Amino acid sequence: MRRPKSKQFRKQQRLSEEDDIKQLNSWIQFQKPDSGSNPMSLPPLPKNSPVGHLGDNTFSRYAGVVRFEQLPLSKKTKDALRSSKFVSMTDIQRASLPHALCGRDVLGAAKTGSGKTLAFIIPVLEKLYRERWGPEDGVGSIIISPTRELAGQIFEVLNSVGKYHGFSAGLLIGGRKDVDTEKERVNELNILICTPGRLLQHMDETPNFDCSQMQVLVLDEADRILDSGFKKELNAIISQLPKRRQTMLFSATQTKSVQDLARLSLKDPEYLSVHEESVAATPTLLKQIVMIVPLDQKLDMLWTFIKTHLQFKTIVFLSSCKQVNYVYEAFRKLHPGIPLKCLHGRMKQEKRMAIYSEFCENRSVLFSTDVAARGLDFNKAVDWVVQVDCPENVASYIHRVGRTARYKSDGKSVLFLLPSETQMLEKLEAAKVPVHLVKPKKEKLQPVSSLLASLLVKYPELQQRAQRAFVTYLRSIHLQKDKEIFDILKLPIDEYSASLGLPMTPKIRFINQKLKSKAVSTKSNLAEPVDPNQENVLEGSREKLDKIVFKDEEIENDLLQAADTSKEDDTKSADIGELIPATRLLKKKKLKINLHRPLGSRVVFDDEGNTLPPLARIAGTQSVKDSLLIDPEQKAEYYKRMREDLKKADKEDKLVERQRLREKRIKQKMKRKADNMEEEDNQDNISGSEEDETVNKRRHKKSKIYFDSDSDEGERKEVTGNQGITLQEQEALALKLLQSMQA
Ligand SMILES: Nc1ncnc2c1ncn2[C@@H]1O[C@H](COP(=O)(O)OP(=O)(O)OP(=O)(O)O)[C@@H](O)[C@H]1O
Repeated sequence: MRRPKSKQFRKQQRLSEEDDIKQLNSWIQFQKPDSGSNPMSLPPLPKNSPVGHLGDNTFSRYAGVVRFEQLPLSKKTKDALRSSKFVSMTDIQRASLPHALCGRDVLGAAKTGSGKTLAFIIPVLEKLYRERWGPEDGVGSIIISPTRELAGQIFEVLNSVGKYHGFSAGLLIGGRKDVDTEKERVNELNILICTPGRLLQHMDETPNFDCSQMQVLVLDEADRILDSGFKKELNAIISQLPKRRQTMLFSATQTKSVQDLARLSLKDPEYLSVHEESVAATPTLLKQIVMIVPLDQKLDMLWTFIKTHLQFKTIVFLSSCKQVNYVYEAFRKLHPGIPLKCLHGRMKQEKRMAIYSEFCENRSVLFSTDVAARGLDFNKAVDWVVQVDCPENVASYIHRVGRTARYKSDGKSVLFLLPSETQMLEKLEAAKVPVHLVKPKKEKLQPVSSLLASLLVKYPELQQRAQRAFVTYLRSIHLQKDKEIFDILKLPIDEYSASLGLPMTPKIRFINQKLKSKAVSTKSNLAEPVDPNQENVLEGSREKLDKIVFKDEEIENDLLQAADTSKEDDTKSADIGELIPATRLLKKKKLKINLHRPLGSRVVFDDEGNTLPPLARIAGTQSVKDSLLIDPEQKAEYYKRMREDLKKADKEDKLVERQRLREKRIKQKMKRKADNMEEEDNQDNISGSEEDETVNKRRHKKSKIYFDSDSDEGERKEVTGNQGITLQEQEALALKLLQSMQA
C-alpha cells in the first residue's frame, strides 16, 4: 500500500512547483516570439545547445525549435509527452505552440492528421498549471468539438498528455444518460471537453454552473462550429463566457470570415496556416481518385470495391443516416467477406462509441455519415476512404479524405461523382486538391442491384429502409446549397430506385413540385431561342476538365475498374440538358435495356405511354403523400405472387442450366474421342512399335466406356470402339443420346 505523502513532502513539492512556474513565466516572457511572426521561419537550435535558464536572467530561444523538450513546458507535461513517444513537433505544433504558450489568441490551420490536437491541449494544460489551478477553482478551460466521437478522442489525448497533472476533466456530450451526475460534478471540473449542445444544456439547466473564471477556450474544427448549424448554440455559449480569456481555433479548413471571428471577440489573433504554401491542401501521402459513376451504378461500384478490397480497412461515406442504414443492412445480408459496421448520428451513444472503438481495432468496412468526417484518428490506420455521395463542398471533401493518410502514414481515397456533378472537379482543382480521374472498367463490375431486389422480396422490412434511403438521398440533393453541382432534375430517378432493389419508384412531393415549377418556367422560356454559343462554353469547360485528368496506372490497377463506358455520353447529356429548356416530363424517352434492372421490375405503361414500375398496376389512383401509395394487402399479395414466380423461374433456370451443362459435357467427350481416333489412325500410319501398341490399347479401352456421371441412375453407356465409325456418325450418336436423355 502506498503511504500518504507527508506534509513536509507536499510543502516541498509546492515550493519547487512555485519555483518551476516562476522560471517558466520568465522564460516565456523573455523569449516571446514577435507578434505576427511564424516561428517556423526561424532556424532550429544548434544540436546539444543548452535549453531553459542559461544564467544571468537569460533563457534559450523557444520559437523555431523542433523538439518538445526545447519548449518552456512543465516537467509533468514533458514527462507525459515523452512517455507517449511524442518527441519532435509537427509543423503546426512548431508554428503555434510558441504563440499559444504566451497566451495569445491563435487561429491554426493545417492539413488533416498533422497534430492539431496537441497544439491546443498542451497550452491548455500549461496555462492552468502556471495559474496553479486547483479543484476549488472550477472550470478553467472549455474545449468544444462538433461531434461526440471527436470530443471523446480529445478527452483521451488530454488524459494521456495530462496524466501527471492533477486536473479534473469531464467529457460532456449529448446522448449520455448520466446528465444528473454530470450536473452535480460539473462545477468541480477544471477542463470541459464538450459538444456545443451539451455545454449549453449545462449552462441552461445546471444550478450555479459557473465558468466566469474560465481561462482558455478552444474550438476544434472551428469552421464547422462557427457555421450556421451551430450558430445559435455558439452565440449563446459565448455570451456566457468571460471576455478576458485566451481563445484558440483549429481546423484543416480554417475560417477567415471577419464576421465569424468578431463573434468570438479575438484579440490580435495569430493566424498560422502552415500548409498555405504547400502544393496540395491534402496530405502528401494521400492518393486521391475520382470516378464518374452514374447514380444507378453507385451501389454496384461500391459492392465491387468492397469485394475487391477485402484486406483493407475502409470508411464509406454516404449522405444520410437512412442510406447508411440501408446499404449496411443490405450488404451485410449479402456477406461480402469482411466485417461491416455503421455509424451515424441517430444511433444510441453507447453503440456509437462501441462501434468507433471496434473500428479502431479491427479491419472492417465502416459505413458512415459525415459524423465521422472530421477529426477522428482511428488507431490502426484507415487504408481507404470511399465517398459514395459527393460531399457538400470542398472543405467537407478534405475532412472526409483526411481520415486516411494521417501523420506519416499513407492512404487512398476514391470519390464517385455523378455525370452531373463534374463541376466538383474544378472546385477541387481550384482548392489545390490533386485528384486523378480514373475511368472505370465495365468488365470488372460486380452488379448488386438484382441481388438487392431479391433481398427486398425476401426481407420486406428491408424495403422500408430502401425507400427511406431513396427519399433521403434525393432530399439531401434537393437541400444542397451548391446548385452548380447538385441538381435533382438531372438525376435518373427511376433507375436509381431500381438500383436500390426497389420494385417501384417511390413518389416524392418535393420533386413533383420542382418538376411542376420547372414545367411552368419552361413554358415561358420556350419562346426564347437557345444560345448556340452555350455549347462552346460547355465544350470549354470540358476541355478544362480534361486538363486535370490523367491516369495513374498504379492506382487504377489497385482499384476496382468497373462501370460505365458510356460515361462521356452521360456527361454530355447532363451538360446539354442545361441547354434544352425541358423538364424530365418533356424529355424524349430513349429505348434502353437496363441489364441491371432487378428481378420483378418489369416495365408497365400507363394510358399515356409513360413507363410505370410494376407495382403501379395495383396502386391507387388517388394522390397520397409520399411513397406508399398501395393498399398493403394488395402489395402483400403482389409480393406473394412475385415470390412464387421467382421460385418457379428459379427452378426452370436450374433445369435449363443442367441441361446445357450435360450437352456441353457430352460434346466435349465426343470431341475428345474423335481426336483420339484421329490420333490413333495417324499412329497406325507412322509407327507400329510395341510401346505404342500398349498406349493404343489403353486408349481403346478408355474410349470404350462412357460413364455419364450426370445421369440420375449413374447410367453406363457403351460406345463401340473406334473401328469403322466416322465423326459424323459419332455426332449423330451424341444427338441421339441427348434426345434419349431429354425424353
Ligand atoms: N509530434 C507528434 N509526433 C508523433 N505523432 C504525432 C505528433 N503530433 C500528433 N501526432 C499523431 O498524429 C496523429 C494525428 O494527430 P491529430 O489527430 O491531432 O491530427 P489533426 O491535425 O487534429 O487532424 P484533423 O484535422 O483530422 O482533426 C495522431 O495519431 C497523433 O497521435
